[in-house]
This record gives sequence, C-alpha cells and structure tokens, in this order.
Amino acid sequence: MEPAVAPAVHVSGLEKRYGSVTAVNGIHLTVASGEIFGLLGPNGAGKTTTIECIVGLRRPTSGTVRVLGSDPVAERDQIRPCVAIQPQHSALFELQTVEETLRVWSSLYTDAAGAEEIIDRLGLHDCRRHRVGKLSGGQRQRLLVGLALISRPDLLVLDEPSAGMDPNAREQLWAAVTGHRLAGGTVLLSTHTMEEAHALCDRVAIVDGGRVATYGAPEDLVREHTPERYVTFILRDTGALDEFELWEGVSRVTSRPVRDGTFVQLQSAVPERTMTAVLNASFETRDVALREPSLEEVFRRVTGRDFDEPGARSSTSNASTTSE
Ligand SMILES: Nc1ncnc2c1ncn2[C@@H]1O[C@H](COP(=O)(O)OP(=O)(O)OP(=O)(O)O)[C@@H](O)[C@H]1O
Repeated sequence: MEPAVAPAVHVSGLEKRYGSVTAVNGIHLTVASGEIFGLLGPNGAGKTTTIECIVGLRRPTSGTVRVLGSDPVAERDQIRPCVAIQPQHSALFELQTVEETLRVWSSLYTDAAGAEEIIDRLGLHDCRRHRVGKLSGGQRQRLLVGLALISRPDLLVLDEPSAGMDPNAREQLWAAVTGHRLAGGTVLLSTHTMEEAHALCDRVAIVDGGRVATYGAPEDLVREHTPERYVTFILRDTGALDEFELWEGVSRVTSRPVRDGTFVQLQSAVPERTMTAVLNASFETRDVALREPSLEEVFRRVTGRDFDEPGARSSTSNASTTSE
C-alpha cells in the first residue's frame, strides 16, 4: 500500500492575536499537495498573518499548523529547504542588476534554477541589466517571485504576488505560478482580486474578519452559493427602473449611470424568462446579456457585504462591480 501523503499545509483552529487585535480568529484549512490554493479576502482580513504563521515567521496564539507534516516553528530547519516565500523588498541590493541578483541567490542553493531560467519564466528579459533600484513596481514584484522560485520549493508561498502589476506582468506571473504546479510544486497565495483567484486557483478560501467564510473550487463556490444568474443591459430611460423589482424571479436590481444611459443588472432565478421580458419590453435597451455570477457574489452571500465596501478593496473593473 502507498504511504499516505501529508497535505502540503494543514491549519486547524489557528488564532493569532496582537495585543487586543485578533488578526486570525480560528482558521481551518488544508492545502493538498500539487494544488494552487488562494486566500482571498479584503484588506485586513488576516491573510498575511495566516501566511506568516504557515511559514513559521509568527507563532500562533493557539491552534495547529503543519507544513509538509512538520510544525513550521518548532521544526523550522526541517521545512526550510522545502518551502519558499517571496522575500521582502528590503532583501534586495538596490545597486545590483536583476541578473546579478538572480545569480547570487541561485548560488545559495544546490539544484537551484539558474538566472536564465527565472528570467524566462518571469519575462524579465527587458530589465535583466537594470539595477534593482530602478525597477518598476511590477518588475520588482516579478523579481521577488522569481527569487522564491529559485530553490524549486515543494511549497511556494506568495503574499499578494500581483500587487502593482500591469496586465502583461500579471499574465507572466500567472504562467510562472501555473508552471510551478505543473512541475509538481504546490502554491499557496493570498490575493485581494477575485479575477486572480478565479483565473489561477484550484481552490480558494474566502477570508473575512480573521475567519474562513467558505472554501472550495471557484466554480463549485459559485454554483453552491449563487444559484441565480444575471441579466444585464443598458437602459436609455431610467423611468422603468422601479418596475424591475416587481418582476417574477428578480431578487436584486443594481444600476449605475454610463455614458449614454444606465447599466442595469437584474439578479434572477428565472434568467431566460427575465431576458425575454427585457427584450420584449416597451422601453429602449441595448447590449442585453446573460451573465454568470462570480466569486464577488459568493463573497456577498457568505459575508453579507460587498467586496468593495469601505474596509474591503477590489481591483476588478468588470460589470459585476455595480453600485446601487
Ligand atoms: N504586527 C501587528 N500588530 C498589530 N496588528 C496587526 C499586526 N499585523 C497585522 N495586524 C492587524 O491584524 C489584522 C489582519 O492583518 P493582515 O495583514 O493579516 O491582513 P491581510 O488580509 O493580509 O490584509 P492586507 O491585504 O492589508 O495585508 C489587521 O487588522 C491588521 O491591522
């Protein structure tokens, strides 16, 4: 019989308090070997603290953390060769070039990835001879992720890796993360963007107020928590807005002004019927579409508030971020 493989990460009842502040309030989660697992939550949800406890940088106030079967604080030396987290900016020498930095870090490990491999994987060709102090935020962020990849860790841990990246840089980062999983590695990352969680993660834990509100595969979470669909359209005349709430199956109406009318979103239990009603209505509409719900709706269902409310943040700009 095959020996049982320990999960990459197992967290049970994790609590972390800083004086009177409870940053993490009883988190339970398991990251399976070989998956990309995301901690998704707004500012201050407790993601960084959870990650710091997982990599052994902080000692939990209570609860259990196991990484590759070991206690990350008491058995730090055991997990150190197998786990990598992206370093802080302060670990870099501003006057070294990207290439020099990668070569130096690569020389610290046996069987490390070389500078060329990391430059390729993170798309750092254009800035390979730039001094670290002159890099843009996105380039520096990719370099930091590249440094975490150098030791070919079994578990790669990334805290908000795409912060400050433009869409191209983010695509390269995502390809590097997926490539690490394809090579047999496990990835645990935190993010505050729904889009990143959906595009990249096999499973996500939605973290809010120091707790996991729910977790699972993004598609499963959407299916489980948001059985309704959305009909969206541009309405020329807002006079009709009040009547939508009275329509059969419509449970939520959101709208926001756009250049030549009002963007309307109807949450409906009978979306096809709602769509037909919109198309056949007497008022003028355009761009009528049926839309699947996203993790944003899941967040609202499980926490009772919008992801982009004060105290939360969201960088998504798609149509689902409507205001009422
Ligand atoms: N060293 C600390 N001392 C006191 N409070 C802290 C400390 N670190 C974090 N906190 C508080 O704990 C809570 C959780 O913070 P944490 O950084 O873990 O959240 P996060 O989800 O990573 O958010 P962010 O995206 O802003 O980093 C916040 O209220 C934060 O202010």
